[in-house]
Amino acid sequence: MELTQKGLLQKESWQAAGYDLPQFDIPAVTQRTLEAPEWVHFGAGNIFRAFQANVAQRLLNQGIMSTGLIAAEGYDYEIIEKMYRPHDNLGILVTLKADGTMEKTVVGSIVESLTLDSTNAREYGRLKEIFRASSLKLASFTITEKGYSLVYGKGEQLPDIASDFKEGPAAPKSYLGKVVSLVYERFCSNALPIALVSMDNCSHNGDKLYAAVSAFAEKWAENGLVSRDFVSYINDKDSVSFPWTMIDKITPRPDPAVKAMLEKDSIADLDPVITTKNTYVAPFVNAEECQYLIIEDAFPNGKLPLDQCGIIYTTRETVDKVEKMKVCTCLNPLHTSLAIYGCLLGYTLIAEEMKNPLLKKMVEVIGYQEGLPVVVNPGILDPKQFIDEVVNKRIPNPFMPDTPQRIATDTSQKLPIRFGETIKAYLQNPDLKVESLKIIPLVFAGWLRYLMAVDDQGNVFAPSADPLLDTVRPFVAEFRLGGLPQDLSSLDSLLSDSKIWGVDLFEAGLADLVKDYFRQLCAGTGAVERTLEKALG
Ligand SMILES: NC(=O)c1ccc[n+]([C@@H]2O[C@H](COP(=O)([O-])OP(=O)(O)OC[C@H]3O[C@@H](n4cnc5c(N)ncnc54)[C@H](O)[C@@H]3O)[C@@H](O)[C@H]2O)c1
Ligand SMILES: O=P(O)(O)OC[C@@H](O)[C@@H](O)[C@H](O)[C@H](O)CO
Repeated sequence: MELTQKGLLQKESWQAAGYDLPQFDIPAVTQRTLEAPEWVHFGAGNIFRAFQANVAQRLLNQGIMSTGLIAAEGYDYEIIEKMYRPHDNLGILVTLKADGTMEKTVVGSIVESLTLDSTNAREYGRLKEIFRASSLKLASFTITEKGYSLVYGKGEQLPDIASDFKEGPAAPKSYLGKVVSLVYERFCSNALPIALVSMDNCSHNGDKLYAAVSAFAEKWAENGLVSRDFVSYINDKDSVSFPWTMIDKITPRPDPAVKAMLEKDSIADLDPVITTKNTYVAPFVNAEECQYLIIEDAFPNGKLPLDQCGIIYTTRETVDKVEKMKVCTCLNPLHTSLAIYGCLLGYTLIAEEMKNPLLKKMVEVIGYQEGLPVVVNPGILDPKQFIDEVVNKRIPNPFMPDTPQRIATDTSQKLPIRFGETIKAYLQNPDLKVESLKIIPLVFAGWLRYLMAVDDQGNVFAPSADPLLDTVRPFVAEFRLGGLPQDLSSLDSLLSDSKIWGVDLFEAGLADLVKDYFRQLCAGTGAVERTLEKALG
């Protein structure tokens, strides 16, 4: 069977092999979307295909929504060229449940895919047309945390951003410049309202997107490239809103075992691609069943009925609390801890790590003991139950092919939110002692040890991509396994960098403990295991 519109005509074969198919008229939905688009999404990666696209499909199946999704990709055009187009924008979603069963769904709700490339007149022109449409309600984003940054890790402005600030909205080169030029197109069309919705895992994600968009508007106005009215438009929440969101669904990279299983169903051309920009894509996505998407109810052009498919619209305050609960305490810190120590101990599966009593205890201590006392309780979800589900069901799910290497990507960008917020909360609470945090510092020390790119057996490994690798690896370059110098002051400027840890570790009183653990972790081969044993055994 072929994953194309033509291939789907063999409906009975797909159904006989156990696939749920789109139950709506794809050509009719495509036509309606062409004429009156409602939802465009930037960042055509795996989570989008596993989560948002399947939500849209379910709503289309039930006749609750009538238009489909438009995927726009502005960073890695290969995703569109090598995966979306050859498969007519169809994807297979494999839902891997903790009880070992799975659901296979052909997702057909993405009815158009476009590269966000200002040098491509046809595709950029179509995106402009979409942004001029009065029907457009939201543009959403899953472009990773670093996608919102205007600067390099070291703080200098990215060259494309600097050039776009100067040149204006006509032919921007940077991702954000291209997005803002589309918003400018909408402004020029009677200043139609829109919601710009970040769905990335970063705290106050709506504010991050707003900061980037408003920086462009300000600079363009300052340079006389647009009128001040554009700035007012961006700043008027009844015109352009930047809702905050919390998204949760563990979506590993496409897995070879899942591919093999789909091949047994006689589906052709399932080969994954690692693009030159390091995106792992395949005609299929694999993800867990559990999913949460909580969105601030701020949609100046009306909102889609996503709440009829389990998505929660609520207040900004509640989103903030749910997001903090998940990203700062109940899920992501546990993930990052497993990522760092998994890479050091040679694991390639998160679920396998959870069979190691020391690693299991590590995440339990970080979650229940160190995190829960300061967890933000959102009211709509119970933090203790949330951690229980993560620790007992989601991350140990043996059918989920999630890897520490995927989660270790961009760790430098994640540490401040995933751990720094907890440290800050301890520092601010007179009833708590920051010195009682023992395992979070062990994770920090583990990351320093990870940066040496040598595992616990002394084997060299390739660290996952991270924008700060070149900045932070030199700090550990001189160290070797088998004993560190007594004086570790060469680490001081790194340990005091609050952009990395969320706090200055010296001011927080945790730097010495981190150094002490780091020394233990470097004592020789097997020292990582021994340090964990000593701290947690
Ligand atoms: N995968 C998950 O389990 C999961 C769960 C919840 C939230 N998220 C959020 O979604 C994001 C994407 O996850 P994914 O699974 O789709 O990853 P992915 O690797 O499959 O896709 C990454 C997407 O981000 C784009 N991108 C990467 N670097 C960029 C940059 N510098 N500027 C602009 N765009 C860039 C890529 O082109 C691609 O569209 C995560 O970073 C996270 O914030 C992921
Ligand atoms: O997606 P990232 O890179 O921000 O973080 C890696 C994982 O921790 C993350 O993707 C989780 O799987 C996700 O947050 C679960 O909802």
